[in-house]
Amino acid sequence: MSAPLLSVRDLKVTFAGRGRTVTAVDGVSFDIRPGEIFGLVGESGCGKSVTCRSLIRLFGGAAPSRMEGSITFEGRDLVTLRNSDFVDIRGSRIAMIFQDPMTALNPTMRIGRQIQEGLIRHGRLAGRTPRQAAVDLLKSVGVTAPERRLDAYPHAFSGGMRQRVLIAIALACRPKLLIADEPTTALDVTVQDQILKLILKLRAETGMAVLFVTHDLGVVAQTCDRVAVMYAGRIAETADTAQLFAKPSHPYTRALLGALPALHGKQDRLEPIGGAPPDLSAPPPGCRFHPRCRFAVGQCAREEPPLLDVEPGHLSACLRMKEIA
Ligand SMILES: Nc1ncnc2c1ncn2[C@@H]1O[C@H](COP(=O)(O)OP(=O)(O)OP(=O)(O)O)[C@@H](O)[C@H]1O
Repeated sequence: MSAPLLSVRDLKVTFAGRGRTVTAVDGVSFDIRPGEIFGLVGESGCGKSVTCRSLIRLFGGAAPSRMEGSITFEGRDLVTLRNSDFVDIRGSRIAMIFQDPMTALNPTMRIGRQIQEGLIRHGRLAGRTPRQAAVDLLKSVGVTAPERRLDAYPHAFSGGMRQRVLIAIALACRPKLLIADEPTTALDVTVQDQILKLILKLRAETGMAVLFVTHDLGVVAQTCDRVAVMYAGRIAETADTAQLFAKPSHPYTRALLGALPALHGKQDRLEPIGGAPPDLSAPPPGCRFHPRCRFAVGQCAREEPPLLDVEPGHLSACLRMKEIA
């Protein structure tokens, strides 16, 4: 097995402000191997985006008041790296695409210029003119008539086409790791499917690894090699995608699967997950999922379950995982 490209250990990210402290990510560990598509899945607010943003130290709102643990990428710890050294990493070794492809593009600048800027900055012209290199990139992400499209502004593109352009910009630097934070959530299902296939194709062609964030286990099944299920700032379960679907061993994973329409075969009815995720400024003691868990016993409210092996490469943080699996 190859050495990890990225190794996150005990990552803890805390935001302080307005008289409350929120630990958005609380002791998260995972590895991503070169060329692997690793999924991070969970309900809204469980800390998926904060985990990703910690890797490139780019936070949408206020920066965290505290970051602990380690993020080892190509031998460097990104938690302690100086801001000035981050320039070598962000947008170059690690690139990111976001949920909303409209706001991520500059509406006042032609698409071609936005792509060419990245190509020039990262010196990826390989003897071509910037315009020709941009045409080649647009072709590689499946944009038709790229020569003509270069002169258009973002508003002339559909949501799916804008996401293709953003993927092209992200790929301009040939990153080793692409972080894709809900890249298909804002798109309709047929376009979503095309973008997922594009990410798989580009992974096969470039060998880049992908950290794929989604709230949708259906998307995980289609795309990811391995997956971590997050709940309230922690990892509840992690496994190869096939193992996770074959033997879900955490009640939260099972609840997420119960809320997913069956792709094949008969399913009597979908089971919504009752209740809501906890407020991360005051999470419940013991297992954070216990107030919503139909398998919970008294011990679950007192003891914090460690992540333990269910089988090799498959870990779950549930005191009753043996019975549940
Ligand atoms: N800059 C910030 N300041 C304060 N709290 C924040 C900040 N960024 C995120 N949080 C809090 O951290 C928690 C996790 O947020 P995060 O965006 O990572 O969740 P998520 O799982 O990605 O959800 P979504 O899918 O809705 O984006 C939330 O409670 C959120 O309110």
